[in-house]
Amino acid sequence: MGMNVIYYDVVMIMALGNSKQVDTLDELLSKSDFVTLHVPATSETANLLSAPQFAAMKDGAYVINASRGTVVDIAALVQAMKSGKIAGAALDVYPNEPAKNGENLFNNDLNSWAEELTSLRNVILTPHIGGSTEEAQSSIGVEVASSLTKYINEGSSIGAVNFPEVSLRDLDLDQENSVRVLYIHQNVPGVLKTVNNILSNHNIEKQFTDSRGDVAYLMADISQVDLADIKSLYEQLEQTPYKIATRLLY
Ligand SMILES: NC(=O)c1ccc[n+]([C@@H]2O[C@H](COP(=O)([O-])OP(=O)(O)OC[C@H]3O[C@@H](n4cnc5c(N)ncnc54)[C@H](O)[C@@H]3O)[C@@H](O)[C@H]2O)c1
Ligand SMILES: O=C(O)CC[C@@H](O)C(=O)O
Repeated sequence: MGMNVIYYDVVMIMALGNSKQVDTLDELLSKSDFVTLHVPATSETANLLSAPQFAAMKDGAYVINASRGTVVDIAALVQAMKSGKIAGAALDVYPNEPAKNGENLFNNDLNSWAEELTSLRNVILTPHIGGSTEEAQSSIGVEVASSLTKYINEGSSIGAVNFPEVSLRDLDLDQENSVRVLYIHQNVPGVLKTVNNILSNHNIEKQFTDSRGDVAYLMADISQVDLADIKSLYEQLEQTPYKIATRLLY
């Protein structure tokens, strides 16, 4: 399209083509004619673009958001478009989206600024269809299937949005007498002491634990485990008062 592409991310991302990463969001905003958003909905990205960011953008710049509805403060965007600071916007996602098809569901009861937004002449609004391309659906299918396979075969929960994200480097099932312990438990004090006491007759090669709200997830690779010990290990973990689910991979 003949554009120069710059991008900002909280982590260093390898550049594609001749695009360039910039150090700050402000730098990106001050240099861009079109600003597009590709971040998840988190507490850090809520209203990532709001009145101060629109003020920091070039006069007559455009905003495109097909990521998540909470990332743009749409009331502030409406004001920035009315003043002419922002020349136009294309939005695919909204803080509250209609739960079904039908007329007049996108109204002020759903989002207080809905009628003001839809009355503007310089917006393109689409109903959360950004992912409805063959390529995106294919990638989503591969990503979901790989995530589930990794969880089932290795215990890795990386990418989960409602569960602690835990992973350990590859499981070496060729190594004899090794077991991977996967233990989902209540997020309360004293669990690691109890679990490590159960594991302590073996060699703990590596271990990782994380929590999300009330739930925590521990992964540990232990070696020097006789096959005959596995049932007892499983039963001891299952009998702990904090247990939600236990799996042993071997
Ligand atoms: N409209 C749709 O139909 C549709 C379809 C697919 C995906 N999405 C959404 O689009 C968004 C992006 O998707 P993706 O596949 O590119 O995600 P991704 O996980 O590949 O990339 C997200 C990037 O955002 C970065 N990031 C996180 N917090 C940040 C912050 N505070 N500031 C700057 N960068 C930050 C991450 O480091 C990561 O590189 C997601 O929210 C996704 O759910 C929408
Ligand atoms: O459309 C889909 O199937 C995937 C969902 C995607 O649009 C998203 O918003 O994350």
